[in-house]
Amino acid sequence: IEKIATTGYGYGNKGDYKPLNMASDGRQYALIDQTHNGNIETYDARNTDYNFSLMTDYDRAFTSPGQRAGVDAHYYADQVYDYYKNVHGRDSYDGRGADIYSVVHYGYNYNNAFWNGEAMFYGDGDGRTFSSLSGANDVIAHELTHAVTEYTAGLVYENQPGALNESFSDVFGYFVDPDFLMGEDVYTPGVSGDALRSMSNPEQYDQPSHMRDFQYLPNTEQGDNGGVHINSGIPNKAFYNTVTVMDKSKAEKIYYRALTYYLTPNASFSDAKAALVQSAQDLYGSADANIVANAWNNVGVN
Ligand SMILES: CCCCC[C@H](S)C(=O)N[C@@H](Cc1ccccc1)C(=O)N[C@@H](C)C(=O)O
Ligand SMILES: [Zn+2]
Repeated sequence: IEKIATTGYGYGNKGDYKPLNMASDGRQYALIDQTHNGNIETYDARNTDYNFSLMTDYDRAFTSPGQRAGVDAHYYADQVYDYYKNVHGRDSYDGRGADIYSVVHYGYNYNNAFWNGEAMFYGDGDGRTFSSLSGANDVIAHELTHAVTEYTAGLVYENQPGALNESFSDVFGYFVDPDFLMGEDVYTPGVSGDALRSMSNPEQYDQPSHMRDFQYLPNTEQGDNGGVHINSGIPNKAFYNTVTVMDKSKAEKIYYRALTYYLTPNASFSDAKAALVQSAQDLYGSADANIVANAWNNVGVN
């Protein structure tokens, strides 16, 4: 039976109303958004790490508590798809209309979200460190940007290239959710005003913002693959230094060009500076190239 594109709605993690693109086969409605070249599909892992079933309902109202994580993941995946298509002309993470898959209720009280090369996965959080991680669009933008990076620069997820990989995911998280905090909407639901990371003041959440404080950690899981979530504070601060001086729209074109055109898998922080300076020069000339150069000099990357 073919599925007919239709619309419905649901309540997100905060109980908020969200319109949704979905599909119906006459019996059920499914979180399959067929309004783009590829589909956006949302699955439920039912708190396992292996059993993923399409999120469906017998009507077009996805309003039960267990559907909230899927409503947000589905809605925000569409929002981030639109960001890349409308701002950068990129059709999905591969540039060729790949289907986008999200899986919610992954694991048990899982305090993380990730891209595994095939799909985005969101934990429910334990209710203390995180609430459901699909509840914040900067998380979805962070994870989908890992997919873009995989198909472009291919930055290796360890040491400096890995910290750049993490930073570019935070940077496009900023462009989708324009504030310098990461995860503020889902981090420590019992505490207001805090976040997982700050791009304007990385030290606030124990990240370095200068090369002098780069943390040489072992390239192991326990060492955060050489500190990719710690040392990302340095390129994140360089981004803050850039986007607070030049036009935001210039910065996002410069970062997209560097990621998709110049950066390579083993790029160092110094290579990233060169790629961004060159991208600024290509697109806007030497004044903006100098802004980028100064932004990285300020964090000790010369
Ligand atoms: C498999 C485990 C490692 C995967 C790490 C993923 S890519 C990741 O970086 N997840 C983000 C989630 C996020 C994104 C934006 C805002 C808040 C939270 C992340 O930063 N995870 C932290 C908790 C970490 O893994 O240290
Ligand atoms: Zn990440």
